[in-house]
Amino acid sequence: MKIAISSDHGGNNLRREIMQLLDELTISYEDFGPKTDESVDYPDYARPVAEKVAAGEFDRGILICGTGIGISIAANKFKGIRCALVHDVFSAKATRCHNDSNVLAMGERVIGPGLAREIVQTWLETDFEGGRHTRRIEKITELEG
Ligand SMILES: O=C[C@H](O)[C@H](O)[C@H](O)COP(=O)(O)O
Repeated sequence: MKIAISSDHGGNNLRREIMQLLDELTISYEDFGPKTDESVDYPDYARPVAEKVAAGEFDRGILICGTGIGISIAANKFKGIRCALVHDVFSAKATRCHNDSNVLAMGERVIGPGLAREIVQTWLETDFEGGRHTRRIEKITELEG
């Protein structure tokens, strides 16, 4: 599995923590920044991850901002992206089983690194269930026009 990851300035610390987790899990990833701690605009950092996941260049994406809200809203503007904003382990599992989410968003100002690590690991290890959920995903795709 290949992951694309980025954040805004509000998510830099948690992004570094999650990259460390991915190293520990020997999961390959590409870091789309930002490279400094300067204030940046989260849509600029949602874009490369969302575009590359939508294009199939990466299997999944992970996005982090202060709340996770802005960066998830931005990512969900891209066709083919199902970005889930998750701050608990139950939802991390459910959004993979039911929504086949291909991008995970979290807020560094909302949760601590320990919980974020558990969320990421659960989200990466949980498979889509298919069945009735496939029909619903297809209906989401129809909404994209
Ligand atoms: O949804 C938006 C994110 O939480 C941003 O990280 C946040 O708005 C950035 O705020 P500030 O520019 O005050 O650091």
